[in-house]
Amino acid sequence: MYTIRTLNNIAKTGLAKLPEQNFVIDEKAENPEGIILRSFDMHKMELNENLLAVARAGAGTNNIPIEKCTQKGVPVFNTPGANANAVKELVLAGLFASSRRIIAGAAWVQGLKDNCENVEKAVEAGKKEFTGPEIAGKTLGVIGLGAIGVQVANAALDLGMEVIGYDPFLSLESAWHLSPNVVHEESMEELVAKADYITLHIPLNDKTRNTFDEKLFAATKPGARLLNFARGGLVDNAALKKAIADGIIARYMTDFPSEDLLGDPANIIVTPHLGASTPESEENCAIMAAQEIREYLTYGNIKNSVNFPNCVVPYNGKPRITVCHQNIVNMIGQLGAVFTKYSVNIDKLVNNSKGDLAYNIVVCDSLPENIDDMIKDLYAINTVLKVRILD
Ligand SMILES: NC(=O)c1ccc[n+]([C@@H]2O[C@H](COP(=O)([O-])OP(=O)(O)OC[C@H]3O[C@@H](n4cnc5c(N)ncnc54)[C@H](O)[C@@H]3O)[C@@H](O)[C@H]2O)c1
Ligand SMILES: O=C(O)CC[C@@H](O)C(=O)O
Repeated sequence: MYTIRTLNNIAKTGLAKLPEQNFVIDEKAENPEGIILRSFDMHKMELNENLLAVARAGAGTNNIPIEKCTQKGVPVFNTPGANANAVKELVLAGLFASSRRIIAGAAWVQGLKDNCENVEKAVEAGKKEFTGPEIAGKTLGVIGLGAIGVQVANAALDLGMEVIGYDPFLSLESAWHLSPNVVHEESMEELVAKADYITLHIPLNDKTRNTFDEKLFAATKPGARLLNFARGGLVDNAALKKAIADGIIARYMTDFPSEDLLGDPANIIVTPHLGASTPESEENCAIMAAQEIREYLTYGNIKNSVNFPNCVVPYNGKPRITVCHQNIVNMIGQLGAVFTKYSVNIDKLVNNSKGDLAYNIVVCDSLPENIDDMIKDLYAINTVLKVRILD
């Protein structure tokens, strides 16, 4: 039996993928084997002793202490692409809302209630304050062409925009889906110098924090509109405010409110982290996250982990031993010696690596009676981080 702790609201259709005979869902569990979460900040949490896996029902994993998890041999999963359509649709809404002053105009109209004699007349007189340009024919710069960026880029072409993109790590998957009409830029500076609208779709990490700083704003085409539905930390808010004051940024729209962004609705539009808040996306993410954690806890299979290599061996009824270790030479030799010592015949062995980490699924004909001693011997190899027996 595995206990799964949920740290946020996770769609029930997803949790239903964890069958009751093997899983207990408990949002208050103190020592769970698995954690499923959305945006909950795990950085301040101790990783509990029994923890085996963390699944993020969503894309961004900056709220999870990945390095700490890796050191403890705990894979962190996410759900690539599962909420991409939801975010794309909100970004398209953002393109229009940052251009045509829909939000400010609608709020102004509400303010006319009991406040003027003739609403129709007041509207016709006042609407000139809320004009805004069309997006057709304008240039959209997409920074980060992953699951979301690709969808945004392709949709913007369909809306009659010119689209330029920047992603030095473009994946094969993205290349397959990206329209050939998206023009590739060599640098962020070149992109921001040409774009009327800029949209950010990159992860937040140590390399991308404050991507939009004073220097990048200085290179930006005056009057540009900046959309940030990725993460607040990608933009230096002090530099942003200066760029707005200098006329470089005509409007900033973000899904990541912070105190310093409030109080200037004419220039800064803030939504309450709504990118993935659709029933469809919440279900997609929850289903994918639950399936990933179920596969790992039950069979040791890994798909869509941000810190572990993919490693999937279809279940064939035989017991398996999984070993996670540092990715250094002669590990297979050392592990093999332990298997030989306990006369364990290997039916199938898959060893995959990712960066500094390697992971093995060893399917065995049978397990030895003194399996506890074997586990001790495996842990005696000082580069082994985690051993699991799945019988
Ligand atoms: N507002 C929301 O609710 C919401 C929802 C989903 C995702 N997000 C955010 O959006 C981000 C992107 O999501 P995704 O699903 O497209 O992820 P993804 O992993 O599919 O795509 C990210 C892309 O960014 C690229 N990239 C990384 N560093 C870069 C850099 N320095 N310059 C240019 N490109 C770079 C990668 O190569 C990759 O193609 C997530 O990390 C998350 O923070 C927000
Ligand atoms: O879970 C959410 O509501 C937001 C998810 C989003 O920020 C993500 O990175 O996928």
